[in-house]
Amino acid sequence: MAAPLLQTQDLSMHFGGVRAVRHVNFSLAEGELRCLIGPNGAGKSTFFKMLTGQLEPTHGQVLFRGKDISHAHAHDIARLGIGIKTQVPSVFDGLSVRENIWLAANRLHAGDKTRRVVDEMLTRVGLTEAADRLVGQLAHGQRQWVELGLVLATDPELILLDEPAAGMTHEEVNKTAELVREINRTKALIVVEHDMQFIRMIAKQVTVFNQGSVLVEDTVDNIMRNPQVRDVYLGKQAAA
Ligand SMILES: Nc1ncnc2c1ncn2[C@@H]1O[C@H](COP(=O)(O)OP(=O)(O)OP(=O)(O)O)[C@@H](O)[C@H]1O
Repeated sequence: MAAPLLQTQDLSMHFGGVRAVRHVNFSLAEGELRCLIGPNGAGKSTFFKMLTGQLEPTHGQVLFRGKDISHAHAHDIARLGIGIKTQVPSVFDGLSVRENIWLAANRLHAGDKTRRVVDEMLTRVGLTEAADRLVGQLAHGQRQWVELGLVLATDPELILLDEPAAGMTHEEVNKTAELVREINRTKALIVVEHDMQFIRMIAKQVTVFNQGSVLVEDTVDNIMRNPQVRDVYLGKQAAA
């Protein structure tokens, strides 16, 4: 069997007495799309931050293509091929869509190649017609797609998306699901999301976090039916 693209072994993060992530063994295959779900405070964001070098694990390892990156710096991890779109905006409102994507692409490419990559990203995220608009004037969904364009422009092998559908209209959610599926033709992704309709549109395998640990991993249909998952998460969502 091929070696996994990403693996964590006994990965843990403690903040003082808070055990945010506990002994997580996780594995993602090349080209896989995995969704992570779980209640607030389950440790999903902390897990992401250890994969990108924003947090150094208290214990355990993160292996990317077999290389231990647990203690690597965030910029080195980005260079190795892990990109992230967080919930914190990283776009410049006073610049156009094209200029924002150009800044990201220019970190990796130069001259004509940068221009070609920018045009390709604009097409990929469906913003060619909005290319010259200021990002500050765009609708919420379009801003999120610019953020996706920024991540894609750095050409990562693995893309982490933290709640990409949050705050979107139904139509924007549909378009984002389509975009994520398209991105998954060439890239592996891990997607943290609370919107179960969105999960249904994109997911094959789902990992459920609860209290810092992996509760269960299964297909989306089995996860929706799983009484334990309903108990700790889905039931509470329905009641909210
Ligand atoms: N920097 C920090 N210092 C102390 N505690 C933290 C810190 N970051 C996270 N925590 C705690 O770790 C636990 C896991 O939080 P985390 O944000 O990873 O959960 P989450 O699953 O991403 O939640 P949400 O769905 O609300 O984003 C929580 O109890 C949180 O309060």
